[in-house]
Order: sequence, then C-alpha cells, then structure tokens
Amino acid sequence: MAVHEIEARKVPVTILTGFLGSGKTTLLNYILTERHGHRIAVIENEFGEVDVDSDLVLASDEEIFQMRNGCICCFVDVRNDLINVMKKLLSRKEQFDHVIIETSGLADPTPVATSFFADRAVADAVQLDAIVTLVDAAHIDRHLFDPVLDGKDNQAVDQIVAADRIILNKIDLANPTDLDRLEADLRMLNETAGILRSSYGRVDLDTILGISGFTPSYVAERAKLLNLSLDDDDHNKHHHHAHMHDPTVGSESFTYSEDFDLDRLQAFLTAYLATHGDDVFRTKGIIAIDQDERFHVLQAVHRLIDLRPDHPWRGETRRSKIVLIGRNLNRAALEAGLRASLAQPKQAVAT
Ligand SMILES: Nc1nc2c(ncn2[C@@H]2O[C@H](COP(=O)(O)OP(=O)(O)OP(=O)(O)O)[C@@H](O)[C@H]2O)c(=O)[nH]1
Repeated sequence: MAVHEIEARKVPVTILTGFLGSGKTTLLNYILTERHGHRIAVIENEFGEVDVDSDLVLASDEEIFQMRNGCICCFVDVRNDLINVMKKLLSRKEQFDHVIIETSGLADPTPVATSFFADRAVADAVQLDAIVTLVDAAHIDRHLFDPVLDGKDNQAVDQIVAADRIILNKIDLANPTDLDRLEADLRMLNETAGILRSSYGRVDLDTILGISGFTPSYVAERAKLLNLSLDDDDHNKHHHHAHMHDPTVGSESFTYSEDFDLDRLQAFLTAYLATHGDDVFRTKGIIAIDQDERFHVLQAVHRLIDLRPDHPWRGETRRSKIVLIGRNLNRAALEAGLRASLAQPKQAVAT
C-alpha cells in the first residue's frame, strides 16, 4: 500500500484552543450545527470543578466526551485519559471522520498535541490536522501583556505561538484600527499561521477543518522548549518541573438547589465584576430563576455579562451551577452575594 493511502486513512484531529472566554464553545456549536459533511466526535476538557460546558454545547448527533478531572495539558493522568478516549473512539472509527478536542482556556495546546505522539497505536491512527486558536479581540491585550506573568509562562501567548490557524474573534467589539494593530501583534508571535477574523466564530469551515496544517516537527521543537519528553515515562518524571500553569489563577464553583431572583443576581454580578472584573477572567453558569420555566445561561468575560433565558428545564434536576475563574477570588464574599441573590435565601450547597 502506498504511503499516501495509509496517511489517507488516518483520522484528522483538530485541537481547538484559545484563552478563557475567547469563543471556543461558540465556534464548536457553530461547527456542530453547520452542514459541512464531516461527522465529528468532540472531546472536551475544562478548568473548574463544576461542569458547565456540556450544558452549553448544543445537543447534536455528534459524540461528546467530557474530561473534567484537570487540565488536559497539565496532568499526566488526564493526558492518559485522552489517549484512552481516543483509543475508544478509534475502535468505532466508522462512526465519525474527524475529531475535535476543545482544550480548557488555560491550556497550552502543545503538550496535548505531543500526547498523540507518545502512544504508538494512537500516533499510527490519527493525524493532527491543526491547532486552531481563538483570540478574543476585546480582551486579549490584558492577557498577552499580563504584568503578573512578566517573565513567566503565559498560556495566552503559548496558545497563539502554537497555532496553525488563528481566529481573531469578537471583531464586533473592536474597531478596525485596533484589529489591525492586534493582528500585527499576533503576527509577531506567530509568523506563519493563517489569521482569520470572525464574529461568533463564523468562519468558512473549510479554512479550519481538514487543512493538514500541522507540522509534527514543530511539536518536537515546542516540547523541547517546554522541557517535555515525548517518551511517556520520562515525561511523567519531569512534567511538574517542565510546565506549570499560572499559579495565581484559580476557580471557585457553586451549586444551589434553590432558584435565584433574576434582578438581584444580575445586580450582584454586575457590581462584583465592576469591582473585580480585572481579576475575574471568566464566569459561567446555568441558572434556575424563580417563576421561570427556562434555565438561564450566564456568560461573562471580565466585566461583560450576558445572562439570558434558554430552553425550559426538561427532565433535568433544576439546580444552578456557577463557576468563576481568575485571581484573588474571594469565596466568602461570592458565596454571601450569591446566597443573598436567591429568591428565598437559604443554605448554599458549596462544591
Ligand atoms: N460580542 C461577541 N461575543 C461573543 C463572540 N463570540 C463569543 N462571544 C460570547 O463570549 C462569551 C464566551 O464564549 P464561549 O464560546 O463560551 O467561550 P469559550 O472560549 O468556550 O470559554 P471557556 O470555555 O471559558 O474558555 C459568550 O457569552 C459568547 O456568546 C463574538 O464574536 N462577539
């Protein structure tokens, strides 16, 4: 069999990355609902203890695997899980023809990419199609030039450096001059990746899927920079010294079985983020609102809040989940504010 025929049977894998709130799930939903002829399996990984993302991904026929026990790029167990999920998927190869891995917003995609090469069976069966990095045009500056990370590993930068395609998203929130300047900054970090612009992730999918944009030698190069060995055992030994996330970033999650008062919750979040919005990178939630049949979806990126009704609760347990990710999160203040925003304030069930 010719080499190109063997190559042709490999399953393409796209790694979808981008800082917290840059629009990964929005793009994923767009991909999953567009008619593009691909049958896609999705593997998701998120940061934060309570799973909100799976509620935010639209129901579809595609397979969605959740990996929640840590950041995909950071923990060896999770990366082994990734290989196991991939092996499980590959045993049903006829059901899909493309795999998308959505990384957590705080992941460096390079170790995720290297994990494929660490397992021979997986390496033989899949082909990394591209690392696609979403960039939030309205908020990326504060992360690229984050003074707290001066001289340290910066995931927002890592994600751009590793990209084969960069999608400059949320162009509706920036003016054309800023976009041009931003694009020039991105070009300084990554000289070769194609840069696309979008609003709500709406790009021509042919420009991001099935592009064979990934260059394996680059993985080796980046792995070396990170002091990551492609050999599994070796990697386990050195991993913790090689690559750590920004240790100043953490998450707080809350679960409530009582309903919220919409106005009070909106007022509390607006006030909290007005004061702490520099430090709170991301807020997400699924919220039960008093006297409302519909669950509400809470999305905030720094101070920009979006809290809106979605579908009626169906068979699910009516219960709210909220996750905040950022620095200096004051759990006690958050809990007090959230509890005071319940329709009938009671004891909170913290997770
Ligand atoms: N104005 C505007 N908002 C957008 C755009 N794309 C996404 N959003 C909003 O930005 C917020 C975050 O989008 P997500 O798709 O959840 O971002 P994400 O990268 O998956 O977030 P994490 O999973 O936390 O890393 C949501 O409120 C989206 O509706 C856009 O192009 N313009």
